[in-house]
Amino acid sequence: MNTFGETITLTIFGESHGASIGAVLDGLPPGAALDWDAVRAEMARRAPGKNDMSTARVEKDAFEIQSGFFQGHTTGTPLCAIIRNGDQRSKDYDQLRHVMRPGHADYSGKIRYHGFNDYRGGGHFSGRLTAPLVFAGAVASQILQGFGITVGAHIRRLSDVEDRPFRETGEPAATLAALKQQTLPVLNAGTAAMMESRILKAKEELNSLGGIIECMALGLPAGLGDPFFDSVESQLSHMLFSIPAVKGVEFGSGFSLAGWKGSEANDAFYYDDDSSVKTRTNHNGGINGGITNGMPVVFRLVVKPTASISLPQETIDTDTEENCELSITGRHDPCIVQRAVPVVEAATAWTLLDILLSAKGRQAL
Ligand SMILES: Cc1cc2nc3c(=O)[nH]c(=O)nc-3n(C[C@H](O)[C@H](O)[C@H](O)COP(=O)(O)O)c2cc1C
Ligand SMILES: C=C(O[C@@H]1CC(C(=O)O)=C[C@@H](OP(=O)(O)O)[C@H]1O)C(=O)O
Repeated sequence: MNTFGETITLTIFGESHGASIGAVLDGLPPGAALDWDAVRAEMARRAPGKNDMSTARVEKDAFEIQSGFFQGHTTGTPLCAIIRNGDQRSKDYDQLRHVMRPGHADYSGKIRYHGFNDYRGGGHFSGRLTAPLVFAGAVASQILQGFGITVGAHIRRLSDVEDRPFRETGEPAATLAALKQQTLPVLNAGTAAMMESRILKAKEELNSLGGIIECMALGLPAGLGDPFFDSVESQLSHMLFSIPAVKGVEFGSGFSLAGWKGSEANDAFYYDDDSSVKTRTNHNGGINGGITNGMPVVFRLVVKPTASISLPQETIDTDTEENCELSITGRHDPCIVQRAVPVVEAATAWTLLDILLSAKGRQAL
């Protein structure tokens, strides 16, 4: 459904071509002094229409606080923000009421909501619904910073162009901050231009591209997570698979562990100079038994190529119940990956704050 979380809950509402979209954040600690300019900066990283690699729909993604913030601090009651939609072009979707886009949620959504779903702009399934998610994540990350926890992500792969993995970086905290300044956040600066040219070429060919985002959370204490069912991997995956276009998640060395031996996959423990417990490698992504072990939490996720492409595709017309061909006109992201980076960070920050605050509420006597 549309509410996520345990100690803090996030409710997301709206449709891409409706009046507004927004979020209700409940259970936040009272007294948090939020920096709204920092939240605006995060929203701007995700906003559509900023360059040739993005959809041509232009939205400011300006948020209006409705409740839950008073005299410079959170009140602890629901913090509600709305984001008005401004650049809808619903005529692009006239045909898509009955001609189903392959790869999008037109058909499955029509069945699930018995034909009453708002199909304009993908309605509630639109990537636009990730704007309120970024709002929530930006709030959460400010609270996490107070606990010394930071989250950052980069494009690990875009189509066939690969960036360096996080495990090769020396100064992770500085690296995470620097990534947030980049349109195509990468660790190896040389790869950004190649990625850009791949996206622009795919766009010219009326096609789209996908890729892999790698995300890291630093500063998490050991001991967070609630097995059996609320392991840290489970909670993060639940949230990450809610992001439209995400089709796979792996933690640590993930699927490549299949080909390794135990001696290669185990992360050897040691006491560091300051007596803190560390592991020599981090193939388990900072999580053992569903519980954080104090190492960085690291995972990757795959973002599929954008469904709405202009090349002719085979599909169905649900009005005539006949097979037909569809060439989509309209404004679409030729690649979602770079726009999804701040979304992944936000989704991670929100989930980790919930996990952290839940643990605090369960401390032993
Ligand atoms: C930031 C963002 C932007 C997106 N932009 C588009 C787009 O322009 N066109 C499109 O067809 N899908 C876009 N999507 C993906 C669709 O919303 C998604 O593929 C669709 O809802 C079906 O869900 P699924 O891919 O998870 O199965 C975007 C997703 C995100 C996160
Ligand atoms: C508006 C955004 O992206 C939209 C995501 C999207 C989709 O199907 O997910 C389809 C397009 O919608 P429209 O046809 O209304 O332009 C994108 O522009 C956004 O991300 O804010």
